[in-house]
Amino acid sequence: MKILLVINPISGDSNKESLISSIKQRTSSKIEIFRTTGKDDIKKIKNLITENELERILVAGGDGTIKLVAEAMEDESIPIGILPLGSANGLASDLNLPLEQEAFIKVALGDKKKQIDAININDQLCLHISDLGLNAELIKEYEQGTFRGKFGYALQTIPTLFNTEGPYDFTIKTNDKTINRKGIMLAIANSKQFGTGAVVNATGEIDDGIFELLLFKKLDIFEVLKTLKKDAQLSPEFLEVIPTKKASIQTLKNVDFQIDGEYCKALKYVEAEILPKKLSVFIS
Ligand SMILES: Nc1ncnc2c1ncn2[C@@H]1O[C@H](COP(=O)(O)OP(=O)(O)OP(=O)(O)O)[C@@H](O)[C@H]1O
Repeated sequence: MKILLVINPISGDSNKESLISSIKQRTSSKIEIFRTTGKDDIKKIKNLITENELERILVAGGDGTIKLVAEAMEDESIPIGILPLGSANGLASDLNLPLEQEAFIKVALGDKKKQIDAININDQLCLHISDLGLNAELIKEYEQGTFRGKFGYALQTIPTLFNTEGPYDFTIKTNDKTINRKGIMLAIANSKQFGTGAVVNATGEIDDGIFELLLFKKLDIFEVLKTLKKDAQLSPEFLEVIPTKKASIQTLKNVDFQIDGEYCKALKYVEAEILPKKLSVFIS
């Protein structure tokens, strides 16, 4: 049995080559290394999964890289060891994984695993959190900007807040009802927090078979600051939480949209459905 190590060379700000020797020192298993190129990565990872008998896949990158691997796996369930080396590492924060290199390598090569849900959103896989509106606008600007990492992300915040196209009109259908709401952003959350660490869904669990729709009604700096705390109790005037297994969302005009920190093109209609226990990941 081999280990597949998938490295995203551009994620975050870090050089990941020193990882390889650290991992080799900690395991006697043979390691197959794949460096992503940004082109046909899913197909190439899929081939490596088919050609090799794998005990686990280690992923060095951010949420987007974990997603490439999850998509390449289809119905197989090879456990994933997360080496959180993206700019935000939302999934790793949600799983309380350590962010220090030796510590996260130890967890990724360990035995303790957890099965986590994912969400199918317009036939794309969401592992962590997706949204329509303000945060997606921010990610779009960041991806077009020249600065990477958290610094680049922070730099984009101020112009985006001033130029936002919101508020937006959302028609939200869940199993039992249809509601109309106005808001600056609507998140579809499998996790408790955004990649930046903002806790917006404190009672949400990543393995409970449901996801939460989070409707942010207005920009309120006091409430935003509260999200820095793990047990943040947010005001219902700021945030409405709708737990569900399935939903559709219709908007009046095109709204920017992102999944797991990756900008997708603006749209007016989204369908989301929980995929219970979709992935197996190593935890501490
Ligand atoms: N060699 C590469 N060159 C350009 N893009 C790449 C390369 N490898 C992977 N990618 C792209 O990187 C994205 C995934 O990045 P990921 O979310 O893991 O990191 P990140 O945290 O967003 O890091 P950063 O913000 O620095 O990009 C995917 O869109 C993938 O197609």
